[in-house]
Amino acid sequence: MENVTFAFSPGEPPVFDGLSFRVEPGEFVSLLGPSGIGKTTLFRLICGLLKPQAGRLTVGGGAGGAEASTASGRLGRVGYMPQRDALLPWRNVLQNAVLALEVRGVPKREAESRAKELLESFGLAGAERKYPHELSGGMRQRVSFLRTVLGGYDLLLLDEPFSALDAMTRTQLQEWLLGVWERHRTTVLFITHDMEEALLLSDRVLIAAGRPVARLAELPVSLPRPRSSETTLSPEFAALKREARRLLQEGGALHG
Ligand SMILES: Nc1ncnc2c1ncn2[C@@H]1O[C@H](COP(=O)(O)OP(=O)(O)OP(=O)(O)O)[C@@H](O)[C@H]1O
Repeated sequence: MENVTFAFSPGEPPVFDGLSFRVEPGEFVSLLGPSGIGKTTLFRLICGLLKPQAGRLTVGGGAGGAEASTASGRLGRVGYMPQRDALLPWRNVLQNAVLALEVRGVPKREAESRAKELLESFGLAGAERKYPHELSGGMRQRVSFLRTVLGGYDLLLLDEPFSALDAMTRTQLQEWLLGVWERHRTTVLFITHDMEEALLLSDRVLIAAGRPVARLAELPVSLPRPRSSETTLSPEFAALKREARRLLQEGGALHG
């Protein structure tokens, strides 16, 4: 993203003012910021659902791929997993999981066989014929994530995927996501306002503060992988939390 400026309407103060940042292929980057700072707006810009008044957004261009800088070019390369799972209630787990492949014209049999290969590692073995209303919140989010992963996108945008879950399910899913991501190493941009979640999952945390957002403070997370919820108990983790708090405070996002 290069020098992106965006306001919802011409008379309003911008949400972003000349904002630039980059996510490398295979990186897990979190965007941390207080409510209302513009995290979801940023995702909508990346997907091409909103257009910036100035600047450039590009996806791809890494090894072997041409870059997509137009909104329609980006749309096919970016998988977006929203806060709420958006599963279709009349489709079972398998049918929901293959949706992105189906839209792309992948034959049903092939799409379903690709989904079935991943059901077990997504903790959904035996649930493929169940309907969304028969699933727990955590399972629904796993189906939604499976659908996003199966789309085969260059970049996954995960918008607070665990925010609607209770604390225990959330911890379980964070550990599970760490495991899945460490196997697949897909490029992820993850939105959260939970500092611990950002630090636990990411290679780098970008911190948004101030209005308009003109720059993102950057916090590299050099904790070794594989990580687990135990990682959050280490002194290194505590030091990173202090640093993240300091950066949020500096930007005026925290008081005191
Ligand atoms: N369609 C819209 N028209 C005008 N203003 C909007 C619109 N959507 C969002 N905003 C405003 O833009 C700002 C950023 O909103 P956004 O939803 O991106 O924040 P966020 O950081 O994702 O918040 P949260 O963490 O609460 O989801 C907010 O001040 C919001 O009120």
